Amino acid sequence: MRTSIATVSISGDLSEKLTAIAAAGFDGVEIFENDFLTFGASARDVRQMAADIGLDITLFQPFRDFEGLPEPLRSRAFERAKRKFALMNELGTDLMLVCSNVSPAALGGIDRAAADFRKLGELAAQSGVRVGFEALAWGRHVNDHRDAWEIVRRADHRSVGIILDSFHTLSRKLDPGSIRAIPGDKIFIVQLADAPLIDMDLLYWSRHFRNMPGEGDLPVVDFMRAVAATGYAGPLSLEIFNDQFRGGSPRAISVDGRRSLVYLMDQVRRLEPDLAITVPEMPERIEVERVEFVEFAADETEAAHLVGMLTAMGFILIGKHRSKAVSLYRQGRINIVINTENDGLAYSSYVAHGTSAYAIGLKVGDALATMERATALGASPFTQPVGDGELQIPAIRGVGGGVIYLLDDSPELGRVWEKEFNIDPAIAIQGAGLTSVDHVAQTMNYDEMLTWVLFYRSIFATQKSTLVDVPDPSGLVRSQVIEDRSGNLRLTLNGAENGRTLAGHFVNKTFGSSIQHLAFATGDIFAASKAMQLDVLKVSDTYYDDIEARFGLDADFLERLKAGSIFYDRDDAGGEFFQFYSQGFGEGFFFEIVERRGGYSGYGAPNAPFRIAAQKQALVRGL
Ligand SMILES: O=C(O)c1ccc(O)c(O)c1
Ligand SMILES: [Mg+2]
Repeated sequence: MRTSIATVSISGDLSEKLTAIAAAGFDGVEIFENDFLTFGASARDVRQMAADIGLDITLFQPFRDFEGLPEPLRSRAFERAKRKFALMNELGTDLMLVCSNVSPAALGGIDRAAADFRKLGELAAQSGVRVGFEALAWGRHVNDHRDAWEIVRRADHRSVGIILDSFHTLSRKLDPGSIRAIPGDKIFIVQLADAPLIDMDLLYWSRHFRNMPGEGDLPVVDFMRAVAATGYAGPLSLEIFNDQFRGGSPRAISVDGRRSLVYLMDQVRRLEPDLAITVPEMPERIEVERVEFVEFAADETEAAHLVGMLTAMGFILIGKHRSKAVSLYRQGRINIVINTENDGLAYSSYVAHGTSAYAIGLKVGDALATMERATALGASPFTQPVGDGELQIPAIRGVGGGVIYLLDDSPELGRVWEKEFNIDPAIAIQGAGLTSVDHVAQTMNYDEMLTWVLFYRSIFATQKSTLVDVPDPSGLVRSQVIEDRSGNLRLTLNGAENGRTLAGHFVNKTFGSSIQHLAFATGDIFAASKAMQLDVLKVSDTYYDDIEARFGLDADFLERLKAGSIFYDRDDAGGEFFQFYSQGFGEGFFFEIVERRGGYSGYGAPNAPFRIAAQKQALVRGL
């Protein structure tokens, strides 16, 4: 698999872009003409810059408004092309992208366009270069790859081929299966992009909302299966016009890009086992059995506060680490680890972010296989020195520099608690009926959300749901659920766009992204509420009036909800959801207790604005 990315996909000047692209492991780069022109260096210098860091220039683009023009525009277009071919010779690339004409002057007609391309092929051949024709989804006469292919076929010139771009095909819901009819050697390059499903003008959607394959909603896998079936063996090139990416970190976006291509081709290889697809072998996406633990880094004082909250929720200290200042609290299948070491990642995480849930432990079928998949997808392994009798638990870096530990039932990892902790077998946990971690909510800057969507989706067998807008009094927060089919792993990613929202405040004050809340499941919310001594978030009477009106609740039931400050939601199938919250801790961390009944699979989104408003009021009052 040879990979490439268009310079337009990331931010920086041309030199910064090339450096980031090479560092992320791409083999090549598409030079967007504008990036070249505005950089100001000569074509020869750019050629040298790319060569010095091992990048091929796979494509020069775009050449606009060419086919089907009347004279004198037609002759002008050929003159323009000749100039660009000379430039390409200097740049050291042999392929130019010609995108379909959008000019009102264009005349249309397949044979007219084919004749233009045959002549362009002649000129290209004289300069030792090739041209590829791409149908823009909004092209005036040519806006479908099948028409572009017919033109290329009729042009019948070895220097003229087609360029396929997943966005143009999939945004118009064209059947990607039609690509299978194109001979692979006539496909000169393949451009890949995904996008969120938004109903809007095609050009605007394309220029601002594209994202990496796997980050959006388009069937890019089907598209790529069809391309692979043609025998196409050229580079897979990302071309992502995205406002956030243009302003983001070129390195981080490039790394996401590489990951997206590896993940894409891993999926294609599994679906098309007979095709020769060179992507690293790796285990399938990993099924998670449960969130086995969550680990907090804290100092002694804040740990005491945290322990107070845990105790109020019915957690019990069941063991101390054999050699470290680390305690284990448990209830049901929930393990909470509190780390007050003055050393290691927990400590540096505490110093950088304050008290935070910096690590989670996931129970999987095979921790080493998970490591293999994660690292094949470019995740960073995490290790730190371990003491005598301690286990080196396989781990990768996650959101905000936090850690995801991986546990399984292997002889060592399966006994991690007993091995590392002095656990008092006599302790009986009565608890308040909490059974497991329902979900983990991670808060981040909005710009980071796609990175983590791709990270989780590519490594673990999870799906993303549609993005939900959650209104905070100070701005919108975008919430994205990542979950597996069985509900064993549920993550909510919350993206803050400004520092005044509750989520934004948390990100700013804790210096980066991390877990902002943990939700624990119970089978009986009313019993849990009674059994706990937790200081809960108070809910306003207007909320209860509203849900009474919405759902027609009986007075008795409503009183019980009120008594526990419990939020309520119901889905169309009659599934029910109950949730209540702790008061905030530190800069806005909190716990949530939930009960799901009758297959309710949401997260109480209609309640979120009420919850946020109450939390903000509590924050202002200094509670
Ligand atoms: O938006 C455009 O104009 C444009 C240009 C070149 C491309 O390859 C493309 O897919 C879109
Ligand atoms: Mg394109």
